[in-house]
Amino acid sequence: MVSLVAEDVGVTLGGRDVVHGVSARLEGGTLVGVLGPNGAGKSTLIRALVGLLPARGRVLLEGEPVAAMPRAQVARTIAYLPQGQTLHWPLGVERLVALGRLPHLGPFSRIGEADRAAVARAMDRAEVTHLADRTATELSGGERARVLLARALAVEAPVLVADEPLASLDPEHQLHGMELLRGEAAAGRLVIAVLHDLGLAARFCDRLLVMDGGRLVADGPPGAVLTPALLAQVYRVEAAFEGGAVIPLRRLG
Ligand SMILES: Nc1ncnc2c1ncn2[C@@H]1O[C@H](COP(=O)(O)OP(=O)(O)OP(=O)(O)O)[C@@H](O)[C@H]1O
Repeated sequence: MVSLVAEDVGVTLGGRDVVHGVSARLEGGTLVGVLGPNGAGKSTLIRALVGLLPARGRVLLEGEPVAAMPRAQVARTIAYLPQGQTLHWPLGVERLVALGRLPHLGPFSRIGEADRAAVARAMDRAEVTHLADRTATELSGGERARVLLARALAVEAPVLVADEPLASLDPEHQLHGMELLRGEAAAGRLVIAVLHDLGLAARFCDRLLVMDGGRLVADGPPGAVLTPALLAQVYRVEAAFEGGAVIPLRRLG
């Protein structure tokens, strides 16, 4: 099983320490939710984990420092879906999803049968096959989010890191998105998703990492992590816990 290990990871941006001393060992076959309030350092942490930001400490992918790996090798091993990506080029949807195959192509090689099959599988799983002939810049926010998820799935990497993959999805597609991420983990992949929906995180994730003020303040299974005390401390909310759902009720001053 693939492994991604953070050892005392810290990140400084614009002269500010925005992630401090994060250590965690993450393994394939797991859906890991990264939670925390706005500005807690979630995106910064996962960008450091995928080797896109210089970080203190070490990040080991399959036991090797990610910072020293050739970028193409990292791109084949970790599919990364950034937060709220904007699209500038009027690419067709199918071509956009096919960009997910780039890490597998040599400098002069063209997309082949196996790549086309991976693109079709990804579009099917993300339920965007019907959008194949549309122009990506003309999609709705939710449609675009699903197409970008399909692009990440098309990489067929052992690690999938998605920053707020549910943002702008309707309730049905949020559930579908979580089922899809669960399915990826069930197939042996390591899936790391930044999430704001506590209820979906509680229901679908195997493990939750909670960031607050740049620190990892909780790490464990949802039932152990999402307690009234943690929600009060980290999110400053009082919540109801009903049948596996977590419903924020009121702000705590
Ligand atoms: N380039 C930068 N220079 C300086 N500070 C930055 C930079 N990028 C992010 N930050 C700060 O780092 C902190 C963490 O940001 P980050 O985007 O990781 O938070 P987040 O937990 O993902 O938040 P959100 O839920 O709002 O997406 C924030 O205070 C942010 O303002």
